[in-house]
Amino acid sequence: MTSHSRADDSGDRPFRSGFVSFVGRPNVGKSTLTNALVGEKVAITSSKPQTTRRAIRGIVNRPDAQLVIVDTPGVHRPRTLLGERLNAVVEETLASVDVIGMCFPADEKVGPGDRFIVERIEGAPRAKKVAIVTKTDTASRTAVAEQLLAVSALRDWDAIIPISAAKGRQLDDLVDELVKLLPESPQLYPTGQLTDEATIDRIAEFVREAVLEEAREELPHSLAVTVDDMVEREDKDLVEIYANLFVERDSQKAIVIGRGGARLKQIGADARAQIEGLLGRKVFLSIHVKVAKDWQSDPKQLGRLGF
Ligand SMILES: Nc1nc2c(ncn2[C@@H]2O[C@H](COP(=O)(O)OP(=O)(O)OP(=O)(O)O)[C@@H](O)[C@H]2O)c(=O)[nH]1
Repeated sequence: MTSHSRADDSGDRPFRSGFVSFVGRPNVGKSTLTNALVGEKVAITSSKPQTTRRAIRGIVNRPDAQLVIVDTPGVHRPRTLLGERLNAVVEETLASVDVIGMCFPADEKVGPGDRFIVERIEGAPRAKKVAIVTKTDTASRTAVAEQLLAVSALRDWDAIIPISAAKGRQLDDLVDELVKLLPESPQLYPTGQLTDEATIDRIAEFVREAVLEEAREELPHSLAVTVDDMVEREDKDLVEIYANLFVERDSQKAIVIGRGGARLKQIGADARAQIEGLLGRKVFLSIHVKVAKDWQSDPKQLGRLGF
């Protein structure tokens, strides 16, 4: 009856499922791409590099395929213990995925940072490797064509695709190419499940993102957020959320709180709006600012903060 070895458009294509991870230098658009494909905000984005700290999954469901996206932190040379742990996360992720999509922004020349990452992905021989030229809306057609050439000279890719996540260009083509490279397999997660990352982790990331939005210049990376409690109010349709925001120094605590608490109030309002969108209900959000000295280099504190 139906042949599962055929890969044409006759309607009896085999179902394919698998994992894909997007890698690339910081700021190349990995999180924005993940969000555009999944259609819901699952990874935080920021114009500052290296804000993505956790492997986050989003799921693209199609009639013929399920693509599970594992978003990795930027691959970089470690300077702190946190940096080393992030690189270990990247290595583990790459060894386990079916496809690696390496992103190159159309508006920046291929450089040593890219070659460093290409070497790293060669260390994951099982994964198929696709080059994605991102942000094509920021460059001329000629510049995009030149970038495609430069990228193709780096190695023998399984596919090379130009996209713009911001403008939604060629995203279907990208998914088509990725799906072709997945193994034949029934779906891995129930349909309708967009992400398996704990809701709590997502809430913590919304808070972190809101802090970065408000105090980007003053506190680049020395922040961590934990959500310690979520309480359903019985008398109203309301969820109470209690979060802790950790900074490294007293001066940073003062910056986050702001004059008369004004900044923290704004951070709370921004984060609450995002969380209400996620949960689809009213939220009371309490953010407690605490100082945890040098947490980025202290194994105990890193463990406590979930790294
Ligand atoms: N014009 C344009 N800008 C984009 C596009 N994709 C991403 N950006 C912008 O590029 C910046 C970085 O995007 P991210 O998605 O956070 O990049 P990332 O690779 O996940 O960054 P890290 O988390 O630091 O590794 C943000 O300011 C985005 O708005 C695109 O298709 N077009």
